[in-house]
Amino acid sequence: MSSSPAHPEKVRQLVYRFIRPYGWQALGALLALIFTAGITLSLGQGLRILVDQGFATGSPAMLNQSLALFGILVLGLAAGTFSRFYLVSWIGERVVTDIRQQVFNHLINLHPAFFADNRGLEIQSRLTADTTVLQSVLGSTLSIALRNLLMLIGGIILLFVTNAKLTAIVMLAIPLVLVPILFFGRRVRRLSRLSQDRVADVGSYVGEILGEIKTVQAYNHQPVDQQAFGKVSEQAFAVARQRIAQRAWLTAIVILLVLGAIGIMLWVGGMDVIAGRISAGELAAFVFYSLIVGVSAGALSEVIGELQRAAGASSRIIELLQSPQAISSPAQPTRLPPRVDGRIALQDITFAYAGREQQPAIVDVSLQIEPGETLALVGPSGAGKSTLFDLLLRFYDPQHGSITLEGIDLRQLDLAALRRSFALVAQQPGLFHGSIADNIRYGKPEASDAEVTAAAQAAYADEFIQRLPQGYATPLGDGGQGLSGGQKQRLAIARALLTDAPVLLLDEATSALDAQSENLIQQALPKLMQGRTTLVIAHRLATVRDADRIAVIDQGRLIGIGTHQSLLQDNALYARLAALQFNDRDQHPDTVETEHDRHNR
Ligand SMILES: Nc1ncnc2c1ncn2[C@@H]1O[C@H](COP(=O)(O)OP(=O)(O)OP(=O)(O)O)[C@@H](O)[C@H]1O
Repeated sequence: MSSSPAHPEKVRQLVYRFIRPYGWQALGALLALIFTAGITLSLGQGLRILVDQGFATGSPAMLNQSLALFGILVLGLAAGTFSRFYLVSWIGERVVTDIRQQVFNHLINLHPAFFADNRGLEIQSRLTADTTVLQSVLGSTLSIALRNLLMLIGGIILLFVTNAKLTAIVMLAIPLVLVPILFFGRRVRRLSRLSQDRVADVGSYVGEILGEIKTVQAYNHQPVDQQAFGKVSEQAFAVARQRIAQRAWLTAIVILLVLGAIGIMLWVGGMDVIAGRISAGELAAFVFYSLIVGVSAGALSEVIGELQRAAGASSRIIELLQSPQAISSPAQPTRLPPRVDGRIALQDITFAYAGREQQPAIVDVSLQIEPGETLALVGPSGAGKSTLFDLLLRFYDPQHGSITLEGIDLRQLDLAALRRSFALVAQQPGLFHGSIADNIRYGKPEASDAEVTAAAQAAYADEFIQRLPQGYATPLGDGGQGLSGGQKQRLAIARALLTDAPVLLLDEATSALDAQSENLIQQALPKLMQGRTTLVIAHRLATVRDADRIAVIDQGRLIGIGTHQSLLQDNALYARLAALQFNDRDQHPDTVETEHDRHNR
């Protein structure tokens, strides 16, 4: 993704789009802001009256009256400040929560290729770190900025009212102040964006290392990682340092200019009081206002840097929100028949991954799969078998040709309806943090406990689950940590059984499961395949032999289709694969005593 700062117009659109639903709260916050600014500014008039009439006339009654008025104003100020703070912070938190949710909703539906181009962990940082920046800005900085802006404008107006001549001096200083704000502000924004990028680098680095901590430690890779991490975080620091240096300059210059102007003005005003041209109360009020103007200008210059930082963060969020959906449901989807039998046809499919256009992963594949049929896909590693599954689930669209389900092109179907027709058992079981029962229920959250247990029993998983200390409630770590490879596979099968989809996509695990688990899985499969159309990427002879037909894939091409016997005879690649790849022990599955057998004995 590019590092160009966001167009301010886009940032404004983003803020507007998300604040609009909370118009009443925003109006309330604005009124509270105006109210409190009004009171603060009127304190200056109170001060003038107090000095000129209370002190100057020496009347205690007048002093009492003035103080009573002051008390009321202060009470109003407290109440107004409460509402302002509460409402503005509320809007900030609310809007950021909405933005997070929308970004997440958008991301979770994006086509998988998007995540191949953009690092998942980097995106994660945008969702957390960037929205946190926005949160602090919208929740407090924006309120500070608005309050100070109002005070600045109100203060200047009252300065004019109090004494126009002195105010002219303040006005002269304003363009002087604006120049550095504009100059440094732009730099701060660019650096903020860079800084957030670097912070994201740090986040993704840690995420990746922690995800593979065993590999890191097994290869004693820690010193290398420590050094590399040091480099990444030092880069983040270097950019942050540049950013704060710019902000420090900005703040210092503005304070110097503003307070300098106030100093000059005080001198001129002092001369006027000495000469009797204005009253002491007037000068007191004037000083009060000029301090307000000075302090607000200083505060503004400081928070403008912060606002620029938010603009940097927003630009990264906007990019995410605007990343186009390459795969989505059509506007008018064709409905699938009420009963999907799993009739699938691939017609002249050619597909290449982005950036590998010269080497298509699937070339000219045509294939008919009949309802209820079990079709095994075999072929060497990298032949394109998993890619075929991805095309069926419409994670990608082929560049050429069409795939139909029940005679309807996949691109015409509602995505959710299409994917409901498939149950996927991937090579990596794809489990999540949560209980075992949650993981089995994944595709059918409303399933009853009895259904979960039945699915687990059919997948030969019930027995090991029952033996765990907390049974079905046993919590699993990230990615299903806490189970063996074979146990994870059986959970994945139970999950697929429970969703009860008409088409089963099964990618057999190639990892060396021990003979027992493999056998249990082998026993669970027929139940899974029963009455469904099944496509199985087969690595075991038993699966291959049980299949109705076998499709041999090599370098993305379909080079043979038939039964085990026929292919053994007339497909050289298949004969070679059969000799090499399919494990011998698969030929005698019945000789291995399974966990289940032992239990039943
Ligand atoms: N996300 C991707 N981006 C680019 N190329 C990819 C991607 N995924 C797979 N490929 C390439 O596409 C080809 C087919 O891969 P695929 O995963 O479908 O093979 P496979 O037959 O399932 O292999 P295996 O049996 O080893 O899992 C390979 O050459 C692979 O390098």
